[in-house]
Amino acid sequence: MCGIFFSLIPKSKSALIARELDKYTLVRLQLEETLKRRGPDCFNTVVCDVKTNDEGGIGQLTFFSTVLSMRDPLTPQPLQSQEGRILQFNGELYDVVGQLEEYRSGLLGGDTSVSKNDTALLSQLFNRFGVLETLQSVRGEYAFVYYDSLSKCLWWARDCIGRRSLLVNRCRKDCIALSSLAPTHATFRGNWREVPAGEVYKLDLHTMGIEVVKWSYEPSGSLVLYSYFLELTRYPYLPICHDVSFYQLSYDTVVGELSSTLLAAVRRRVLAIHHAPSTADTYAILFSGGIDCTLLAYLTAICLRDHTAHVDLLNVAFENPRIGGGYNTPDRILGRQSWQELRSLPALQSSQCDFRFVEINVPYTQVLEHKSRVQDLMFPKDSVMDFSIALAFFFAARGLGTMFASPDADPAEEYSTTSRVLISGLGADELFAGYTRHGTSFARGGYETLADELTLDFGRLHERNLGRDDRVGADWGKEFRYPYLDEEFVHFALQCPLDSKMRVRGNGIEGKWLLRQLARYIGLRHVAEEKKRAIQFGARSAKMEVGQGKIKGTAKFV
Ligand SMILES: Nc1ncnc2c1ncn2[C@@H]1O[C@H](COP(=O)(O)OP(=O)(O)OP(=O)(O)O)[C@@H](O)[C@H]1O
Ligand SMILES: NC(=O)CC[C@H](N)C(=O)O
Repeated sequence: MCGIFFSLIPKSKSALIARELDKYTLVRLQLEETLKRRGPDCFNTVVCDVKTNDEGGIGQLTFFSTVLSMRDPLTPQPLQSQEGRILQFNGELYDVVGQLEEYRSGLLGGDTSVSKNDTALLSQLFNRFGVLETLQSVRGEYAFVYYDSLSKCLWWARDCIGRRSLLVNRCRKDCIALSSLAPTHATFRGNWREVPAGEVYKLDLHTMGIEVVKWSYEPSGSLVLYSYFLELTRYPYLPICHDVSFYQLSYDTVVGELSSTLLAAVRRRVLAIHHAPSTADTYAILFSGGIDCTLLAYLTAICLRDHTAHVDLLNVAFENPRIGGGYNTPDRILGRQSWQELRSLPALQSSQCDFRFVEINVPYTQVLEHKSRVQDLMFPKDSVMDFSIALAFFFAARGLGTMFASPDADPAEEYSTTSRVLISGLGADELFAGYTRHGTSFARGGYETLADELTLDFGRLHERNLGRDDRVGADWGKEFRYPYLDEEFVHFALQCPLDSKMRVRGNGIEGKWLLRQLARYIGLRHVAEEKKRAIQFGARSAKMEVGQGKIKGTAKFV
């Protein structure tokens, strides 16, 4: 994951402003070290002055970036164009339907080697087509800050789903700061908040006024995938479909479509990794053994079928003094079982890649040791529940544990995964009705109520999960990638009718019906039936102190 810090402060002789300047400098210096952990491959600072109004006001712009290089060639940031435009980019663009390649050859007259790197390509697209038009047509997970020196405008945003973190601090009209993380010191934290996804921001440095462009749905209900002339920013998917069932298609056809759309989303994420030679053969899945991540593990192996590669299944478990029971947590048991089931699939027997199970055991002493670090990273999220989840992702992303190449092989202790990309199954529950409360809404008000609940859940992923998880995971120089949140997959999933998500089965209600059908079809029979707990309960990172059992998840964590 790359790291971004930007600040704009007025240059002035006033003592008050000088103090403000000192404050921003302190914040930046403090953040620099943490941001370097996100992007260990290179870092740089660019500082420039800019006229901010007609009365001769001058502002100082500071751009500090760190890079975790994932795409060839390593492209240092901040990236400056010849005209002085500056881009800070944390993320990945994926070449859906070959469109980036088309851009590349069109822009560069066929010289495809020049901007194979997505940061470089994005910079050229912004410079050439402008920000909104470019965002409309690219696909991927990102947060960026872009300074257009010609129009004297600063742009920033997270992708429309919000898969990368970006925070903003605007304490005065003439000062603004943006960063992937908030400062650690409590005195500097007050005004930092997450930039909402679904909005693109533009600051005119002449007036210091901010314009917000919102992503919206096509009014006609038809999807415009690529258009050169759109001024508004349209979501690359349609709102949730309220139909209850498919009228035209058989469910076999739809399971086939699910499989191919998800495989394409996995392939984009798995194959878009530029490995250093020593890490050429290792991929990693955040693996609870639940259906969502097990399907992704299977599809990853399908993508890598002809590669000699290892797929590390990272399974985190906590020693929880409140509960006891060591590391034999529900996810550990389920993880081992699902690993065995994956290994026995006939479709993977001839595959050249193998699954390795990595047990990440976290003693309580380590929780205490890293507690304040996790608290700092997850800020501005600050609840008990946020902490239990952030803790689990923090240690899972570290990727340090005991590795089993096969169930009866001797384990390798102190194993550390070399994969910088961690594939996560987040998003499947929000798209396919996987939470218990989805069953409750369905039981209360039927499919209409369920549709409303799913819309709400999907729309708040950016503020509930994604920013926080990016901040804690990236601290180990890793990046999470989310196949279920691929735009094309989201489009498919939101258009699936509601009975492909939730159904009455026997005396109960079952969510994620279509995903379960796919698991059955693949031969993952046990996985298809599993009811998985949320990570903090499956890994037992929730409420670890004796006597904490009754504390509410929404309470502020101290
Ligand atoms: N114990 C764990 N160890 C490692 N990764 C985990 C663990 N639990 C969850 N994850 C990862 O986080 C993702 C989201 O977790 P969540 O708690 O929402 O579970 P879920 O949606 O039921 O997913 P799944 O069915 O894959 O378990 C999972 O898909 C998986 O990639
Ligand atoms: N980690 C990142 O955000 C990487 C930025 C960009 N995709 C690169 O590889 O250069």
